[in-house]
Amino acid sequence: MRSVGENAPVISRTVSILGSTGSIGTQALDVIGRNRDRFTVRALAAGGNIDLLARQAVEFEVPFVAAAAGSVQDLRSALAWYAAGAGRAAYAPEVVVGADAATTVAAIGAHVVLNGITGAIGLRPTLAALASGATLALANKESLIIGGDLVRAAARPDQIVPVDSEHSAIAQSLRGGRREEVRRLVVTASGGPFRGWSREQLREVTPEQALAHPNYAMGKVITTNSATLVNKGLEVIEAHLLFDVPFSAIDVVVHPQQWIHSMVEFRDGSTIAQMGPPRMLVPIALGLSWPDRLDDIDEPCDWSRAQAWEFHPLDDDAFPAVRLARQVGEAGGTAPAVYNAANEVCVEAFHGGRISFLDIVDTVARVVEAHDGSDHDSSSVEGVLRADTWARERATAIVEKGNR
Ligand SMILES: NC(=O)C1=CN([C@@H]2O[C@H](COP(=O)(O)OP(=O)(O)OC[C@H]3O[C@@H](n4cnc5c(N)ncnc54)[C@H](OP(=O)(O)O)[C@@H]3O)[C@@H](O)[C@H]2O)C=CC1
Ligand SMILES: CC(=O)[C@@H](O)[C@H](O)COP(=O)(O)O
Ligand SMILES: [Mn+2]
Repeated sequence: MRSVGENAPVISRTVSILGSTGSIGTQALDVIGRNRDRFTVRALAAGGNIDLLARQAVEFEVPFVAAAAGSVQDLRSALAWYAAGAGRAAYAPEVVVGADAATTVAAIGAHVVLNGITGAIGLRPTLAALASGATLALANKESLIIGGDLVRAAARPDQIVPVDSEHSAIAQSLRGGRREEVRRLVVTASGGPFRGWSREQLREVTPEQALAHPNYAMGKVITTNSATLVNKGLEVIEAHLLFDVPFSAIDVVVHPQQWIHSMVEFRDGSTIAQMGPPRMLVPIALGLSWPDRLDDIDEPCDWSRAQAWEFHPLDDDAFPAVRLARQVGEAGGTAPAVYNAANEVCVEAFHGGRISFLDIVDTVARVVEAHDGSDHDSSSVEGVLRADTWARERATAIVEKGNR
């Protein structure tokens, strides 16, 4: 047994990062950059930010580089430019460009694949990573939520390590007891920038206001989802799928400071909470190194400073997204995929000035209501993606009609 403070011997892992240019991806590279003896980057995949992708690839001398948009020529010349600048002119990685590029590199094999892509497009990369046998460090919650049983069936036990902060907290807290001793999961929520607002006040919300998350700097979609509480709805479904706990035993509590990342209540009345600063470094690092912890990833709590942490019940009337998510989660099948796809369309429409803030969840609810689960098949990727497409078309039609 190792003594207190003594870390595991260094065993280097290969890591592929999907969505390397985003909030999760850049923080993952920060963690890896500080732990170069523990990790080697095998592949990077991004969307259209070729410039940053090339810089990252040169910095970490990555052998496989993938982009969803742009051209092979653009990516190669960006790589050559940064390689020359870094005095590594001989660096010539394999390059993949196209809509399926992330799926291709997810399949090439690595100890860990971190999926930090946003949205339902993460589904095929998630399945490819699982099929490759890699540990899947999962930030892209959407792929699990829409894939549901399909993704669960593709994963061997413990192959998915949650990176989402709440689920990482639950996974860490679960180390404090046996599965059969668990009574409830308690997922914390910031409440978003509009915590305490009435529906009336929410009518005039602007995209700029919705992007002002109280604690985290994240991508546009998840930040908007935090403001509508759709993110918390998705996270309730995610918790159900990851930890196999019924929806009736998953609570949400608003904790604006977000130092408690989530909790597990046990049968004897004891609750274990995981806490730390509201930042993603620890969940990301754990995703890469699970079950081991790395040294000095973030600051610990400072108990010498006076501080107050608050807890409030969720206001389901002003923010009906969690209630709706529970409904689609209970329905199962393709209902969660429909909820997510309609939301992705509405978030885009809100930022494009085509619908109001309240229209986002109202439209998602209308699409969910119109969905007939028997028309769609959740047992294949194609079936899930057909439901996703159906929901996008339906949501788009509602948006175009002015939400009448
Ligand atoms: N950010 C956070 O703190 C947290 C995020 N999450 C989850 O993690 C995921 C990522 O979120 P976040 O990092 O904030 O999002 P960002 O918008 O910051 O980043 C998204 C990333 O996905 C890339 N991307 C987009 N399309 C493709 C594609 N077709 N193929 C490959 N890559 C693509 C983008 O590339 P490019 O920029 O080059 O176009 C970018 O690197 C989401 O599912 C989110 O819910 C969960 C908890 C916390
Ligand atoms: C950091 C993280 O995991 C995000 O999902 C974050 O928790 C958003 O918080 P809220 O959705 O509670 O605002
Ligand atoms: Mn989260």
